[in-house]
Amino acid sequence: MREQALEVSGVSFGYTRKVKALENVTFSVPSGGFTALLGPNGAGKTTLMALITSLFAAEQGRIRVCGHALEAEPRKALAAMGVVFQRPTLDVDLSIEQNLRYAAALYGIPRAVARERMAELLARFNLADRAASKVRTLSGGMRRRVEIARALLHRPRLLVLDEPTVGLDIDSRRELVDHVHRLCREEGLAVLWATHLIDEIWPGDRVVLLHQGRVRAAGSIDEVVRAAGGGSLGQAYQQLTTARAA
Ligand SMILES: Nc1ncnc2c1ncn2[C@@H]1O[C@H](COP(=O)(O)OP(=O)(O)OP(=O)(O)O)[C@@H](O)[C@H]1O
Repeated sequence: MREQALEVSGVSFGYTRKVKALENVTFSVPSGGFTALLGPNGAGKTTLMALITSLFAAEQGRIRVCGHALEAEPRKALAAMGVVFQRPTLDVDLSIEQNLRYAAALYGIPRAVARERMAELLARFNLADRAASKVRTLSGGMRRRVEIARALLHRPRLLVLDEPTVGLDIDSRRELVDHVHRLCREEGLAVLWATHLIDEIWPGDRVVLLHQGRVRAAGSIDEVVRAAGGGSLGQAYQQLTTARAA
């Protein structure tokens, strides 16, 4: 069996006692694969991301990153993970290089190693010729690429991204989706990509379909479609997200 980069088992969480934002959520992200966390607004994607990245603690359940339990071995679990939050967190008055150098220092990466990795990542993300440019001068798509490069500086095996294409135009969105799929396929990175957009999911991806805080279906595209009774992934999404919570 393929090693799991992320295992979420029986996770529940509520902002208030009455309403659960997540209810008994279980799924896994295999190493080296692209997994889409698909769900409409309010499904619980951001809440789940906050639990996975340790911003909130789950009331119930267990989260393991590359075999390390988040609760028992938080440093090892977090070191194996790169994160891109929904809201951009770059300093727009610093250059790309300065933003990356700052993050590398926070990760405790020695300067010479950081220099090498930055050069590698800037080339990988087609940003090398803009390294000295202030983030303020970059397009939305470029800024997102800088954030992903920053999230990969410490060489994580799992990258989690919370709706990273929000606010991008169609071309930049397609380019970013393409870029991250290639990272998966060419470098064996495991990706968990939260979205509500079906067209960001490619053949061969895995899907976790979340609605009203519950996993409605999970697995390959075919498995998710079968769980909805057939048709396309779009039809399955429609079918499983209009059904009321049980
Ligand atoms: N800080 C909060 N306090 C109370 N309820 C919250 C809070 N944040 C989210 N919620 C509720 O929890 C549920 C899940 O929200 P969440 O933001 O995780 O969903 P989402 O799938 O990320 O949606 P979106 O696509 O809109 O970001 C929603 O019902 C939302 O109203």
